[in-house]
Amino acid sequence: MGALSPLDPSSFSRPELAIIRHVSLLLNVDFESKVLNGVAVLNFDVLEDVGELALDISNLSIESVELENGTKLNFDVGDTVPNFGSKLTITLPKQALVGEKLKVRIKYATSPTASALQWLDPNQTSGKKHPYLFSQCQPIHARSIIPCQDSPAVKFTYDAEVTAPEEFTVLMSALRGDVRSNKTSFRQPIPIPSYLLAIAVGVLEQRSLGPRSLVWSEKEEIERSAWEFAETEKYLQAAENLCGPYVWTQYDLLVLPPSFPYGGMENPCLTFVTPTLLAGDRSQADVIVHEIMHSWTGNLVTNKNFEHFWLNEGFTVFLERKVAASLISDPAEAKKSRDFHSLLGLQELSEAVHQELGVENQLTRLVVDLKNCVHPDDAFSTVPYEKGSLFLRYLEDLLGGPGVFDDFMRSYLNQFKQKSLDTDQFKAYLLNYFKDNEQLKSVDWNAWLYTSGMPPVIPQYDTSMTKSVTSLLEKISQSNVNISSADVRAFTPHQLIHFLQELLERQPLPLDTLRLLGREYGLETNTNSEIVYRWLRLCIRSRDHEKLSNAFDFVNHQGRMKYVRPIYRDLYAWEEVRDRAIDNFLKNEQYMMHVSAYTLRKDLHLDD
Ligand SMILES: CC/C=C\C/C=C\C[C@@H](O)/C=C/C=C/C=C\[C@@H](O)CCCC(=O)O
Ligand SMILES: [Zn+2]
Repeated sequence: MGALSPLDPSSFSRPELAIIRHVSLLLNVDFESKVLNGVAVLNFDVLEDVGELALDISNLSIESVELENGTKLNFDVGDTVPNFGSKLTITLPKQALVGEKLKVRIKYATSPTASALQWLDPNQTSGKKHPYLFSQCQPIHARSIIPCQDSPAVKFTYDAEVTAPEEFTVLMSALRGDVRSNKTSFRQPIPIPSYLLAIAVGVLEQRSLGPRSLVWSEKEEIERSAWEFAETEKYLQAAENLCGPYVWTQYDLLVLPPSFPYGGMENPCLTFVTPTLLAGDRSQADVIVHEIMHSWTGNLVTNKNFEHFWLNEGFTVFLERKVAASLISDPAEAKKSRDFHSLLGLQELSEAVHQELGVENQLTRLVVDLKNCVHPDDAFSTVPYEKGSLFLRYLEDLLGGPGVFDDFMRSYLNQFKQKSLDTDQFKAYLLNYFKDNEQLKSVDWNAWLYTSGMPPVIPQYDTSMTKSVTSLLEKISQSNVNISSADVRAFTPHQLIHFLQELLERQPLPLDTLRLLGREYGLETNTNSEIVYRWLRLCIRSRDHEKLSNAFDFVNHQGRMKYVRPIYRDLYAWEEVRDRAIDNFLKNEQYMMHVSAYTLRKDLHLDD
């Protein structure tokens, strides 16, 4: 894959020689040709004497490269490495010396198939009248919208001016400034990694959620969105109580069209979320708390490369559960709730390790190996989230409990804010912080960080909130039982989710039992996407032909990969319907974002 960065196996760039500190961006949004025309001025600090600069690009047409004074620079676009893009090598007129500052101006255009962008036709939007554009740069797709050092080891501030047709609103992962004659200006004064660059352009409305928050969406979703996320300020304050001040000034939410591939993406100042969160009961607020916590872990304290992704996600899940529990006033109930959500996470981890990846798979390690062209999108799973947060919970229990560990967390956040780090740096910091704590000697670091499979220790979680679910599971495993709606009347949506997730770990239910459950427990008519997706998987596993059209409708009407991928994998495993699943995918692939089509092709073995 050409000369790679010693800091990052997924980047061609060499930030240890000269590093980008600030980017000034001019973009023109051309919906007709599905292209962004751009000028990027990259401000480098030279760290070692260098004669050339190496950047990441993917599918960009580079028109010209010049210095600030107008001196034209020679450049070379290296061979394309599939899914990683190419190295853009820029030759400097003379050696730049350590300590110098360089400004390089690059004029370029994106491709209509840029992997970070989805250009939606009007019929793919709620309003059906106007096109829509949105981005998803994590993990390494920023290189398809801007030439950059596309590695989280590099952090830069940015300003931008974006031109778009008049009726459109432009949003970015930054503070929004003036809107004047079709141009919107932005500034992000806190250094961010390239994967947090984000843009969305659509005909949008806004509602206030609080003193520092707006929610944005198309007009059709705006009232439901404002209701669902009305408690955002409360979550922000609870997060600040644990982690310290929120430094990004504004915390807005953008509810995207249904093809958005993730539950949420923590773009600074503007979290992107899927409309599948609009459950109508605020039961998916944990996703918003999760994205808020990224304002500290991930966005301020960042993994150095994606081999250490657990430092972003494990910490974020760990903090998310603490903050969500802190919103419950009774401490005993708060602890029960935190442990209940940890048990739900453990269930998902077990499914990923035992059913999806396999216990020997190196991608089930906390620190994974992405060398030799392992694409981070192929490495993505719930493991860094759940094994990571479980490791932190283990350390918290071992080292003295929340009182002690919360102080450590704040100290860690303060030490590494605005920096990028790897697992060794985290370990060294923890070892030094707790150097007088004898318990630390018992941590088997190799087992936790570099061994595949389930975690070596599972914490003693409080099971109060899973007891009723366990009893119901026992009941329905017996023959001739009376299944009735009363069984689940007192269940919260998350207890129902826990119940369904447990069923997914077991042998498929006989079809008549399953159908009875569907009717009596209201699963047939439930609209909470976390419940619908598990219910449909159970139907597929019990080979219910009558539910196939519901399953296809569900995957065709929203693109959240957390739901779509397992359903397609289950359909693929059902030999009789495999071809129908593949046909359905091929018909709908054109409406999917790049990462969804890319990963589903692999799940359906279409590129083998
Ligand atoms: C060990 C894993 C190594 C590398 C993976 C790095 C990046 C993965 C890439 O595919 C991007 C992920 C972006 C995730 C964004 C949001 C998630 O938190 C959403 C989680 C699932 C959901 O709720 O829909
Ligand atoms: Zn996350």
